[in-house]
Amino acid sequence: MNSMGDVLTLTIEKILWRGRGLARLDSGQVVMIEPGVLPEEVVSVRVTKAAKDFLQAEAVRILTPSPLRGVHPCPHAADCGGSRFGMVAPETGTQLKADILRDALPRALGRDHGLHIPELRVVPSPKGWRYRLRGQIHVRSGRPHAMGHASNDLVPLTDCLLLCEPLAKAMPDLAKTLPDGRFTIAASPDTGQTATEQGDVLLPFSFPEFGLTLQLPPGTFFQANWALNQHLVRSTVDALDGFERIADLFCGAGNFALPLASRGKTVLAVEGSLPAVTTGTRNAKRLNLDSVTFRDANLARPAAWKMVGDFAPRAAILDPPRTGAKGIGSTLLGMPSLERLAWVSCDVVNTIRDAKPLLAAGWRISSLTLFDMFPGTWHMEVLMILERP
Ligand SMILES: C[S@@+](CC[C@H](N)C(=O)[O-])C[C@H]1O[C@@H](n2cnc3c(N)ncnc32)[C@H](O)[C@@H]1O
Repeated sequence: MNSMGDVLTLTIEKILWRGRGLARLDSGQVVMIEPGVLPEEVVSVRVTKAAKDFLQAEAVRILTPSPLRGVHPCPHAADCGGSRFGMVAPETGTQLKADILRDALPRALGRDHGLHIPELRVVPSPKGWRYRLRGQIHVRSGRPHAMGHASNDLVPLTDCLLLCEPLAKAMPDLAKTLPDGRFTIAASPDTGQTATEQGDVLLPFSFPEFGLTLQLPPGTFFQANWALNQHLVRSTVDALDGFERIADLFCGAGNFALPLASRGKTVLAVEGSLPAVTTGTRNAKRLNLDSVTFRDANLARPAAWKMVGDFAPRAAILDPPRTGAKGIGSTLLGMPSLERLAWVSCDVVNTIRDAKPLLAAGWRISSLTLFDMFPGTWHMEVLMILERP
C-alpha cells in the first residue's frame, strides 16, 4: 500500500484527457501524474493523494526523458503553469493532443458504445508561440504576475511567450495603470493596439473571409487565438451550409452568429453575459446585419429553451464553457426542428456526457475536427458535427 509522500519510479504509458500522465504500479494500480510528463518517460514521482482505486502524484525528476522533450523556451516555465507542454515542439504538441483525443473520446462514449467515430481532422495553430490576443495578469504594486502552478504564490512576469508580441511588450506598461487584482489585457489582431478591461476602449477584430470587422471591448470573451479562430469559424459556418434558421447558443459576442448573418442566415444568438450580448447587438447594428437577434438568457433555465424552441432552428451551434451544459442533450432531443448540431467543445469529455441522450437516440457524429487553439498547453478545441438520424 502506498501513501502520500511516497516516492516511486514509474514509466508513463500515455497522456490522459486534461493532460495528466498515466502510469501503473506492478500491481496494476493506476497512478495519475500531474501534467508535464510525456509518454514513455521514466519518472520519479511523489504521491500526493492515495485514493482507494488510484494514486495521484507529481513528477519530482524526469529520469529518462522522451526524445520529444526539448528545452522549454520560457524563462518562467519552472514556476508558472501557463504552458506545461511547452517543452515539446508545437507540431509535436498538436500530434500529442490528437493522440489524447483519440484515446479519450471512445472512453468517454463508454466501452460498448457501438458508434462510428469519424476520422479525426487536425488543424494546427498558425503560430506555436505568441498566439494569444487576450490574457489574464495578476497585478501587484503595478507589476504583472502569473499564478504559480505548484502553489498559490504569484510569479513575477518579465514576458509571456503565449501572448502575441504587442501584448507581451505592452504588459508591463498596462500593469502600471492597474490596481492590485486580476485583469484581462488584450490586443487587436488588426492594429496591434493594446488595452486592459478597465476603460472603454474598443479593439478591432477582423474576419477577412467574411468582410467583417468587429469592435470588441477587451473584457468581453473572444477566442484568444484569433488566427486559428478564422479556421474554426469557417469550418463551423461551412458545416451549417444549407440551413437558414440557426441558433447560436452560448454565443458570446457573436463569433459565429455575426459571420453567419453576413452570409444571410437568420440567427438567434443566446448568451448569458449581458456585456457580450450588448457587444454582439452593437456590432450587428454597426454592420447592418439585421438577420441576427441577440438575447441575454441563462441556458440553464427552461425559459431560455422555450425561446429557442419557439425560434424553431433547423441547426444549432453549441459552444458552452469548459464545464459543459448538463441536461442539454435531453433538451435538444425535445426540439423536433433540429437536424444538425455544430458542437464546439473545449472539454470533449464533458461534451460527450452532455451529448449522450442524443447519441443514444441515434444521432450520429458525422465529423470531428481538432483545432490546436492553445499550443504549449494540453488544451484543445474540438468541433463535432452531429446529425439527426
Ligand atoms: C466558450 S465561450 C464561447 C463564446 C462564443 N461562442 C465564442 O466563440 O466567442 C462560452 C460562453 O457561454 C456563456 N455562458 C456560460 N454559461 C451560460 C449559461 N448558463 N447560459 C448562457 N450562456 C452561458 C459564457 O458567458 C461564454 O460567453
